[in-house]
Amino acid sequence: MAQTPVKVTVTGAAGQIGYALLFRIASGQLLGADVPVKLSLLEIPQAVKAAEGTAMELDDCAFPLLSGIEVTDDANAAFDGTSVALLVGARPRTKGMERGDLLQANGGIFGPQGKAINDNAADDIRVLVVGNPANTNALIAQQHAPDVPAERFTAMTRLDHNRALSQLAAKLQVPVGEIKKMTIWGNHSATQYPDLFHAEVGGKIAAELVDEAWLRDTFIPTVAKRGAAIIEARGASSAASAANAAIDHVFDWVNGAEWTSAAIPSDGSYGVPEGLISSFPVVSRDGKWEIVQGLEIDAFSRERIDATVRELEEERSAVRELGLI
Ligand SMILES: NC(=O)c1ccc[n+]([C@@H]2O[C@H](COP(=O)([O-])OP(=O)(O)OC[C@H]3O[C@@H](n4cnc5c(N)ncnc54)[C@H](O)[C@@H]3O)[C@@H](O)[C@H]2O)c1
Ligand SMILES: O=C(O)C[C@H](O)C(=O)O
Repeated sequence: MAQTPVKVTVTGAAGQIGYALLFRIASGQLLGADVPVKLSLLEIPQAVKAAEGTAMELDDCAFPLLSGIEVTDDANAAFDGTSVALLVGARPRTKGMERGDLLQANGGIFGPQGKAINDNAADDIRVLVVGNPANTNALIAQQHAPDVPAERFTAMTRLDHNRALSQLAAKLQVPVGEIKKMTIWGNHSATQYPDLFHAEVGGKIAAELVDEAWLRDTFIPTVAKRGAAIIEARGASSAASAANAAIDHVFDWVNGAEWTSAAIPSDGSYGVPEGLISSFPVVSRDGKWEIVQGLEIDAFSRERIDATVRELEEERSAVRELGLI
């Protein structure tokens, strides 16, 4: 018997990430090449027409796995029965802004969407927040969804992870696939900490294969500030690479994965206060993210993990003050 289609909701469907994401979902890259999907596109009223245009194009691809598309500006309808929610819809930053500057502008979107997920989504709902500031927006959505298990709310640091892989591969002149155990810690922001002390290349610790000055003064800032560099170069924030990372995150979450990075609710591991949605080294087992345990954290890494976690705590305090949680 044919499998029942899985409903996937994408917010901000008429935006640039949406345009890079939807066709890949419909082609089977999000959940697997044998899993039929039903797409729900949520937009603000002014952008519904544009989203309908994207839906027409999706139709025109005649994807065998795409069993239906709905376009709506009603969050309750968009999340009704959904199993995967990709919360992309939010304003991107422009030149000169930090992602934290978007807290007030975008924070207001995620409470109501969290509530709509709580009230309407399927029991197996998984949420990935892409819209910035992603970690804290995920926290806001989660806090409005008390009936959904907290660990189903995650935020995207897979783009940072992929950027770190690519920068290191170029430095060492090795294929990306030879690098294992890369980790992004903390916030999807300029304070994030891409960690080479646990990453391995050909069985050797990556930090020992590069000089410390490159690691400290080139690698870490290049990865952490790559979003701003893309905005500077394109005049718009990253879209195709962000969509690609969202696909990687959800595919791995559903289908299992070895060591990667994802922002998930902290259980207190590595001194990250419980409940903050922070990036960790994770594996995916039986449809759940698990934090890799037992890593030695030296003083260099400790200082950087503490700094990015401090920023997450400050963002949480700021959204509390704004009454968003
Ligand atoms: N986490 C990451 O790694 C990462 C990477 C790239 C971009 N981003 C973020 O993703 C977000 C989207 O980026 P983009 O380039 O697609 O922006 P965009 O401006 O092209 O598209 C955003 C879309 O969201 C829609 N939208 C706004 N409010 C909405 C709401 N309440 N409900 C539904 N839709 C809504 C807008 O109408 C628009 O179509 C931005 O916040 C950006 O900073 C995150
Ligand atoms: O940097 C941004 O504002 C967009 C996105 O978060 C990115 O990392 O490319």
